[in-house]
Amino acid sequence: MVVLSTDRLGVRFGSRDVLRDITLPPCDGGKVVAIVGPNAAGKSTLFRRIAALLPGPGSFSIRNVRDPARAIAYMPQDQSGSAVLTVFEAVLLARKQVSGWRLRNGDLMAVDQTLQTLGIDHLADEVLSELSGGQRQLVGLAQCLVRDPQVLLLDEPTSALDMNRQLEALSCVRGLAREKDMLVLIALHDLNLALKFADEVAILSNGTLHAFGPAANVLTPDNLATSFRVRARVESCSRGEPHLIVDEAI
Ligand SMILES: Nc1ncnc2c1ncn2[C@@H]1O[C@H](COP(=O)(O)OP(=O)(O)OP(=O)(O)O)[C@@H](O)[C@H]1O
Repeated sequence: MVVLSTDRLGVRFGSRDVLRDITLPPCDGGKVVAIVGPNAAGKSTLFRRIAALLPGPGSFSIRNVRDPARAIAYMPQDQSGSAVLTVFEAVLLARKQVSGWRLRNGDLMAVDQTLQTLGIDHLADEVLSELSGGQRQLVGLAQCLVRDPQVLLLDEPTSALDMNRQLEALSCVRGLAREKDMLVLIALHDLNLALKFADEVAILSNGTLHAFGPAANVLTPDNLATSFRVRARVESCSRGEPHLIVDEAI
């Protein structure tokens, strides 16, 4: 099973340490880890560091990798793009970028299946530039999933989705994580989605790791006050599920 470890990971822009000493406990395949934190806490920077798009101090390792070229898939926050490609072509291109340029039947089937899994197969022949923001976001997710990665880095993948599609997309990602032993790191601003879908939660604050652990242990009133500057509480709803209620900004 894939295992991601980080050791005092950091990123420096100019003279500024934007990310410092991020040492996460080893994260195993099959799990969903939510990375949460206020604006500018360093969530996207952490993802770009793990995706090897940024240099910096510290190190990370991924154990039990099948194929280094396709071990990690990273979905950035910004899904804007002006490529004149259909949805099918864009997802196929994403797959071919990591699996060699010779087209195989399995590639076409994988694209079809990914679009179906995310409920966007009806968009296959649409041109990317004519999609809505939410549709574009689902295509971005499809471009990651079709690569069959062992570690999936999703930077706010549901921010443009309606409530139904948020739940559908996150259920799908969690199901694939379990089925394929894939590790998913997912930046989320909606902490109720983190409570619902994440096995563990990491709170980043000012570029450092403020807390890590099961959601119930980490999303405490104290941590939420210190990191997010809100007065909030987790209550059990009428279905017995934990629900975060934010009372006020402080
Ligand atoms: N290329 C860059 N050059 C200089 N500073 C940068 C660069 N990219 C990001 N930063 C800074 O790094 C800090 C962390 O940014 P980052 O995008 O990682 O935050 P975030 O937690 O993802 O925020 P948000 O929730 O708003 O998306 C910010 O202060 C930002 O200004």
